[in-house]
Amino acid sequence: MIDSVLSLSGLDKSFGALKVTDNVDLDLKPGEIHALIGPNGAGKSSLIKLVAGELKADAGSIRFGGREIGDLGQAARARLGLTRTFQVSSLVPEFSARGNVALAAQARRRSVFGFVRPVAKDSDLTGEAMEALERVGLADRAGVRVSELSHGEKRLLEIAMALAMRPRIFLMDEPMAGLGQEGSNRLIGFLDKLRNEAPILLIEHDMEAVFRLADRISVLVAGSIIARGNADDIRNHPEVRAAYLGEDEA
Ligand SMILES: Nc1ncnc2c1ncn2[C@@H]1O[C@H](COP(=O)(O)OP(=O)(O)OP(=O)(O)O)[C@@H](O)[C@H]1O
Repeated sequence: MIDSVLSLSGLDKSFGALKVTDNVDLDLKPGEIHALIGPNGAGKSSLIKLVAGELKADAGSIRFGGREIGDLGQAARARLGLTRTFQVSSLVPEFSARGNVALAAQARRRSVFGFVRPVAKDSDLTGEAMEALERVGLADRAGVRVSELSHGEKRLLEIAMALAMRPRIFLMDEPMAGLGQEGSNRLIGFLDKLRNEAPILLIEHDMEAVFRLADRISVLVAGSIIARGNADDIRNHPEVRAAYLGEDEA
């Protein structure tokens, strides 16, 4: 049996009377893409935030690399290689694409080595940034200010920043959003290879992408996992079809 890199069990989280995570068990194995799907407000983002340490669970366990991390803060989890893909809102608009990725690489070094040099004077950081930009197909946009990038390019930039953090798992919240057909296809091909570097917990509304990429799919409805399986299992699951895919039960 392959050991899981990440393993959640009995996880609970409420906001006041609203239970957004209800006794959730979920794991992520090496080389795997595990997709988390569910209707709006089901609690997908909250679950990712619980894993990244942005939110603290009310109960349950989060094990990462064989150790319990539920009591660790976000920075300590990042040091262990557990970070959420950056959000467009966390990009620095007046910096270039390259500058933003260099900041992510610098954040990783700070967490690993405890000290950093200024980004502009550190050619290693620039080199790392360029490598990450090349991998997502943004190298020719390296010098362009973030405020001048298209929405799709910003989404790819978030992925490049995640690569520069060299995490042990990727936590991705809707990476396909706003990419268009061609961009989505390219990103699907890229994520399919990326899983071999680090497994991916993927929240995604684009069902075609989910069905093409995911080894396993967990369906979250009102904070609870109602089904789990491969693409065929989920496509044919009556409760999922009714609750999520928006079909009436025949
Ligand atoms: N900090 C918070 N305080 C109170 N309620 C919150 C908070 N964060 C999220 N919620 C609520 O918790 C529920 C789950 O939200 P969450 O963002 O996790 O869902 P989601 O499945 O990611 O939805 P979407 O697909 O729309 O992004 C929603 O009803 C949301 O309004």
